[in-house]
Amino acid sequence: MADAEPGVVPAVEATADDIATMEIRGAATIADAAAAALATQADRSGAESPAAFRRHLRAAARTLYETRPTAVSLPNALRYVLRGMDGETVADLRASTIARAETFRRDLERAQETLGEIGANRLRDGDVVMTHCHSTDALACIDVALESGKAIEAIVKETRPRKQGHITARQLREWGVPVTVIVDNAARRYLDRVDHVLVGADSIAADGSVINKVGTSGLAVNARERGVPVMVAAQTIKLHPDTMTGHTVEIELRDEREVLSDEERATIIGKGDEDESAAEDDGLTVDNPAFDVTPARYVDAIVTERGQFPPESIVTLMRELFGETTDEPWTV
Ligand SMILES: O=P(O)(O)OC[C@H]1O[C@H](OP(=O)(O)O)[C@H](O)[C@@H]1O
Repeated sequence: MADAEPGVVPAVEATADDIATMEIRGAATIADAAAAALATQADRSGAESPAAFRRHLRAAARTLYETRPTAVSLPNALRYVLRGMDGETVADLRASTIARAETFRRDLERAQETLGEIGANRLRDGDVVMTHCHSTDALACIDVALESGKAIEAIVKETRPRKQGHITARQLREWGVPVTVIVDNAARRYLDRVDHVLVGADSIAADGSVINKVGTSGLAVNARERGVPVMVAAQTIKLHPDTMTGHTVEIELRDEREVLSDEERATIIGKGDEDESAAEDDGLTVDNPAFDVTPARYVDAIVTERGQFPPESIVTLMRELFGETTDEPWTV
């Protein structure tokens, strides 16, 4: 983690650490935590002038922003809250920022509920869904379907390396859904039994491509080959405004030890991990991209709180919601 920025309260640093280490994870949950952290910064700020207050809020936003690069819900949340920071006095700035963060968090929750109602319409009684990773937006669709009396079964991909599929399986079992957990490599074999692939998104690009947990693109290609529709549940906070002006979405590369422990690495290269020469270049590289890009042509529908969209038309909604401005969150 980078050095603390002046004026940033410890609670914001702690939230940033939790996001970076994935104690707090999932694009919507990260956005919610970031907005809450900005409210805490506003509440506890020791700034004595409006200029210092604004400076410290922006520094807090930068600290949160620098944690993980792929889920656009994070900068979108920061930008939204900072745009509401308004007033001539520290007291007014504090109140307006806190109120804006509260509005954001409430809207986020409502958006997920609405999205769930829309997504549930795609699910029929008796359907089997295949999930990848853990997405609260995707689960919201199943939740509403269950509430309306539909029976749903789930085939849950484990999702290496961090196995967020376990979180999905736990939630679904809590709701009484019959769950079959499979290793990621088994997905194609099980697609014959599946009515929908249902995943979330960390970012949606202007061309309708979906940036989600690594493995989503292979799953979508296989699903297309098997004729299984792919449904992406993503609130509009996942729409990536920079992609309207040609920017690409940065794919996070995480620590290689999520894939290979030091002991496993030592076993592969045939050295004890206490061996000093193990620190030298041993010719073994481990890559650990956290996300991949699924082209729009493999996605059947993007379900948002504003309705269901064919991926190719998502840019229309993006323009309506974001205009063409794509500044860094703290330059607003
Ligand atoms: O916003 P919700 O739908 O909860 O999650 C969206 C996405 O965030 C997660 O990323 P990570 O586990 O934080 O790397 C997954 O890729 C998931 O599909």
